[in-house]
Amino acid sequence: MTTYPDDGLALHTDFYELNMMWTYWKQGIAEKNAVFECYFRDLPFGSGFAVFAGLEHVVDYLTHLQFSESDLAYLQTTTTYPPEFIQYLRDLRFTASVRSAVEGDLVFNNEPIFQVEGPLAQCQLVETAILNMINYQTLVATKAARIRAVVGDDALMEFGTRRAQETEAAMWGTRAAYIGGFNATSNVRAGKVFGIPISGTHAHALVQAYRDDYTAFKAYAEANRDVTFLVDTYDTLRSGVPAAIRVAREMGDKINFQGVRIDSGDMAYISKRVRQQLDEAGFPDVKIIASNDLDENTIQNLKMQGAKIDTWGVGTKVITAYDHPALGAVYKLVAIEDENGEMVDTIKLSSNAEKVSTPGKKQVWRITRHSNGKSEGDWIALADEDPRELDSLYMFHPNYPYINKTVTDFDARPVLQPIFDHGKLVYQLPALTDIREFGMHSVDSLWDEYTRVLNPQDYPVDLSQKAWDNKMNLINQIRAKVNQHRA
Ligand SMILES: Nc1ncnc2c1ncn2[C@@H]1O[C@H](COP(=O)(O)OP(=O)(O)OP(=O)(O)O)[C@@H](O)[C@H]1O
Ligand SMILES: O=P(O)(O)OC[C@H]1O[C@H](OP(=O)(O)OP(=O)(O)O)[C@H](O)[C@@H]1O
Ligand SMILES: O=C(O)c1cccnc1
Repeated sequence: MTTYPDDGLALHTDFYELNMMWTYWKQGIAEKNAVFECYFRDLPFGSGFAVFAGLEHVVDYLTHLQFSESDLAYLQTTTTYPPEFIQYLRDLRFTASVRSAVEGDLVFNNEPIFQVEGPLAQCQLVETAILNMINYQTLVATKAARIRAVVGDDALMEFGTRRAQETEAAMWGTRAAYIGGFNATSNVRAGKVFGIPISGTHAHALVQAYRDDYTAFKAYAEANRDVTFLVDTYDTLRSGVPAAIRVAREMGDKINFQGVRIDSGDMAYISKRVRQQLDEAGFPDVKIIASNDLDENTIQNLKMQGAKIDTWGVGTKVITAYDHPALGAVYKLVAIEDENGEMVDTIKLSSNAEKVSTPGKKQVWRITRHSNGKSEGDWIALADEDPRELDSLYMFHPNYPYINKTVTDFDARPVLQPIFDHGKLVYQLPALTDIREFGMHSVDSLWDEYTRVLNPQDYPVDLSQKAWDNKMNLINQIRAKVNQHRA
């Protein structure tokens, strides 16, 4: 690997984006106004909702977007771009506008969650990095929220760094897990950089180094005040827990005996026996921590079995989004300035109705019932529509219009918020604790049938009549054009 002192993220893009930029520039349409929207088609993990994350990294990327001299030198030697285009790239700064869901907010399939409007070439360049950041972080925040949903108020520790897809993923994944509802991380750098609380026990290596539980725990207790002992290295019930109790008694007030961790075996059975041993020894407040390939499914099952576990350590399955490793969010052109300087809507057709894009610049409105604050659904409308001006709202499923309802007693809140206005950051990034709080509170606005972990109901994501008519008109226009060509 060659390191460059001026390395940045401008080249963190797919080559085809640069080739399209070059084409737009050569043909004189690079500066035409365009609108791109990002959405995903399916909710991950069989979940009823997703938790949006990734915006802070995107904001940092767009704020610092600039081709460095080493980037340009690389392009000069590897491509056929002429010096004039290289100079255009040298001068390029992000001047587009962005509207986005905010981190921690709930987002659903087939609705815009991020929108970029501005010079066509710029909008094209940033596609890859934006999808990269939002896809991964939203996925991990969603997995974390599912785990939070099954643990209730129990403490949740994120242990995933060693299994993450490399260093950056460990960092941003840890942050996303915190947004989704984890309480702390074992990643010390994430603690430093993001201000996430850090926490940790010890590994089997410590016990192996001393070759027996008692000696290891004693050494650990002499060096640390707050202690949690890992009790399963040799035999949890016959050696680990008795050694922990012995050391705790010997050390008395010199330590704060916080917990024991179990990392293998039948955790329902073992945790109950460990609880009994600790209680009988006079340590009813000492917590039992469990780890070992846990996720919402194993945890829910352990709870059903009456496992006596107070704190959950989760690594691999949250940080790698193990059972659904890609969110699949896409970034599509929905409108572009034509030859006359007018904005025209664009569409991508498909034989699969769900894959036909919805043309036009849009806003997503979260509709809640005024009387109880509970969600009625999301209403995707064209950008110039405002449901707050309406007394009643007709909501219908875009692919199955016979599924419909009219709501009257409602509040409407725009999901897409202004982030950049012509390149200027107009959004104050919230503190991470506020994002987390907002996210956990957002889930409360959903009815239980949408939040349950197994087979939730489909949350309504509806189109306004105007957006629907616009889509149908464009489909008909394109069909007519295609038929004309064939004739
Ligand atoms: N009572 C239980 N019910 C359901 N799943 C459990 C229960 N106890 C443990 N598990 C889960 O079963 C999986 C396998 O557990 P197991 O103890 O075999 O792990 P292991 O890593 O093979 O253990 P060891 O470290 O002893 O080799 C883990 O994901 C663990 O979280
Ligand atoms: O199972 P996860 O959800 O991924 O949680 C992280 C795992 O990492 C550690 O194991 P590891 O075997 O790496 O090290 P150890 O020696 O501390 O057990 C820890 O004991 C957990 O089992
Ligand atoms: O602190 C822990 O117990 C821990 C940290 C990382 C991975 N597994 C466990």
